[in-house]
Amino acid sequence: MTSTADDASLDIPRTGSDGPPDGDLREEHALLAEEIRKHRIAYYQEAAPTVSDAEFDALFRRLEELEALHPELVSNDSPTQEVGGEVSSAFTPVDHLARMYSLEDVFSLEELKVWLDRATAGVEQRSPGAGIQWLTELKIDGLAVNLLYRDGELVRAATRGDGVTGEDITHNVLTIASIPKRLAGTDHPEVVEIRGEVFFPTKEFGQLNERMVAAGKAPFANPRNAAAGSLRQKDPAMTAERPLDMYVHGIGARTGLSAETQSGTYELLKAWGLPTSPYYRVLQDQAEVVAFIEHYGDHRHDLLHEIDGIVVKVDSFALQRALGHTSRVPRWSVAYKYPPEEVNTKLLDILVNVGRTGRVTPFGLMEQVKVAGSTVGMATLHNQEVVKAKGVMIGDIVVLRKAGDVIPEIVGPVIALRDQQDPPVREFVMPNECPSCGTALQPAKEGDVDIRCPNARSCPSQLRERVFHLAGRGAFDIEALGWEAAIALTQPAEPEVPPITTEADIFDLTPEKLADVRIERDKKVKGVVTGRELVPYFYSKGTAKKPSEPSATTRKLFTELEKAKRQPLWRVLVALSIRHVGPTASRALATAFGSMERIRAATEEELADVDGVGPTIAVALTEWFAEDWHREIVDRWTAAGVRMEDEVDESTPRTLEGLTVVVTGSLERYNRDEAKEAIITRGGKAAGSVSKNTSYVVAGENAGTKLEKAEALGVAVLDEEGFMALLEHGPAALAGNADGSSSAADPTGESGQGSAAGEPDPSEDEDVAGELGAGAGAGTDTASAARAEG
Ligand SMILES: NC(=O)c1ccc[n+]([C@@H]2O[C@H](COP(=O)([O-])OP(=O)(O)OC[C@H]3O[C@@H](n4cnc5c(N)ncnc54)[C@H](O)[C@@H]3O)[C@@H](O)[C@H]2O)c1
Ligand SMILES: [Zn+2]
Repeated sequence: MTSTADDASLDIPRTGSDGPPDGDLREEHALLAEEIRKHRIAYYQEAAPTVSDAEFDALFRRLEELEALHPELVSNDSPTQEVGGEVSSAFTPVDHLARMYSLEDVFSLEELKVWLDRATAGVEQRSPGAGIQWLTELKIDGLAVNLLYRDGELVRAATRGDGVTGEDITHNVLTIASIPKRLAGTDHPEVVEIRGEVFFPTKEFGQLNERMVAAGKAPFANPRNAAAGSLRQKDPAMTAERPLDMYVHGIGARTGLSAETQSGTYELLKAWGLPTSPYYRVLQDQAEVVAFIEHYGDHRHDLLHEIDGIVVKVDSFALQRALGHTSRVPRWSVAYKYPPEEVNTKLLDILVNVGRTGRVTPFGLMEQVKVAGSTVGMATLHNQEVVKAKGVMIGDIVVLRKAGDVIPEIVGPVIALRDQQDPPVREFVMPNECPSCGTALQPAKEGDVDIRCPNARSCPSQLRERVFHLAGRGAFDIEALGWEAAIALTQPAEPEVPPITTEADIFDLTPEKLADVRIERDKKVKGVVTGRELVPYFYSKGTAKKPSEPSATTRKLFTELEKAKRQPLWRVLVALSIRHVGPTASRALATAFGSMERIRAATEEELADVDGVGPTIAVALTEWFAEDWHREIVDRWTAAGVRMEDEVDESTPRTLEGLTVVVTGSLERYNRDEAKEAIITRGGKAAGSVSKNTSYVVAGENAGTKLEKAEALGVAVLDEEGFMALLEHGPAALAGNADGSSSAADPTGESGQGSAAGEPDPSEDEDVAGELGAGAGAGTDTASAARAEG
């Protein structure tokens, strides 16, 4: 960071000054200072900033730069000379005994190194040979408070304010459970000011905003604002309802305190019952400091609270005193800021997408911005309830968050800017009709949050998503069939009737059928977009000399389609886009039944009984096969040569033909999958739950309720020896002593493995990805069903 004017004592040569500032620079400086003051008021007083921290920081740096080049511009009331934080008239002003400071920021490891070297040189100059120990801490994204204890009694709490005068928030702070009203132990200083950061735990933040919106109030943009808003309530009862917490990170005025280091002080404060952070370290050199920064850069979101950086402090109080302060920041401490994860951008529109199973998902279309290393222009809003809960309107400036590799999220609107938007903001209304096919939308069943386009068969949007899905890595794995090709196959600009109107068509495609497919693309002349044009998609453009022919990708597409026909059964099942039926359930089905024909012929009960399938998926399967056009897909794929059964090893004797076997508890020689495999390859059925139709229950160590049920129903129970005999010779080998094995079972033990049986994977429901969708709801049903089964 560029140095402030006050830094002159650190002997930094100023470079680049180009003479006295001209009028333009003076004006830029004045406008910038004014703007920064305005943002500080919105941020500190109203807990409702209108620009992102990153934008604010950029303005602040620009001001510092101007002042570094033209020190004449620096006045006492410049924002660079003040701790930003006005005192609101809503609170009683109180003076801190010792001043509170802000922190100097650095935004890269290079800048940090410059700072560390400078501080080291500063120490060397004043205390030669002293050496520095670095105290590193998380920079908690909350708000600073100053706690005044007299003889161990909390007598006052205040916000930082402008560093000299803060706001009296004693009553509110008294509602925070982790802050002691009386310090533990004895021998407390007569007076001590303890500084810390009050924060809003990340986990509770989403729920708070939902409550705010439901109560017709503006949601907070982030946990930091939520902490500030909650703590600066006029009614302490309101504060008491918020789950605020605090960590201490400093000390102000004190009488008779023995510690000589900041870290030693933390230990003392901890012994007094004050909340100290578990994360601080005392480090010996710069490399360790950098490693600490990198570590928490990777674990930024595994913490109780948000952080926006790392604070590095000189641990020794003597050296801290030697380095001193500027009017705004200590010279013995610096804040390294991580790259911003939140930016503000305009929400241009809210559109809806119709997914693979017809689910209608609203998503925000935004002015593109760079955040956390990528350019973002769209973010899902999941469903209309989420749009409502977030309180966003079309045309709002919104806070967009992208944490690392996580998908971008619209956090909420910047309410303060709402009135200024042109055109005026408007509410999002969920369409009644499918934007792709015009069919009336409806919930799959009453009370569902999600609404769907029921026109599964010919809704172009759903077909496109299914075609894209069937080509995916987890299904047929047709690399040449990506997103654009899926559009070209199902919704080309020409011809009017697309090459594919149902996925049943896919294996009947021929290169000839793709010759006329054209899509619309930007027309570019010398790299400049001059309009739109129609271009062939699957064929080369062609000239009189060199006629149009299938492109290399198109030829690859047909090679891959041929290969796809030989994929194992489970992949074919995934490719069918049956709700809840993803790779896990598909593998279980393929193993249990071996062929599409047998899966199709199975009853709902038989399907549900398969370990790894369960009732929800069974219903989805039978409902799927009940549709004519679905069966037609299977039939036409079969006719086209898609392999619909897995090869069976004929060498294994089919000793278990007609038997249903349930394995429970853990066996020594087989894991769960191997046991199942052994049953199925011998012609038996491996079921997940015990019923009167069960032929045998194999009970291993810690068998639980399934064993009890078997005993209650009088089903024959085998131990591992018995199981092996059964596999080898069939039921004849066991005649007479089928139940002689309960010794292997521990009736008091809980079954360690039954619970996952039949739980649908919510990710199989196209676009659900872990939210309140129908898939997740169904998952809960099945989970409890599975528990009941033991
Ligand atoms: N968006 C806006 O409009 C707007 C306006 C003003 C300020 N801001 C943001 O506020 C910040 C600047 O404000 P600032 O002056 O509070 O400076 P700062 O947040 O950069 O650093 C100083 C503060 O860090 C806090 N802190 C957290 N953990 C700490 C620790 N372990 N040790 C010491 N201190 C710790 C203290 O409260 C201290 O006062 C910037 O992030 C800026 O982007 C934003
Ligand atoms: Zn539709």
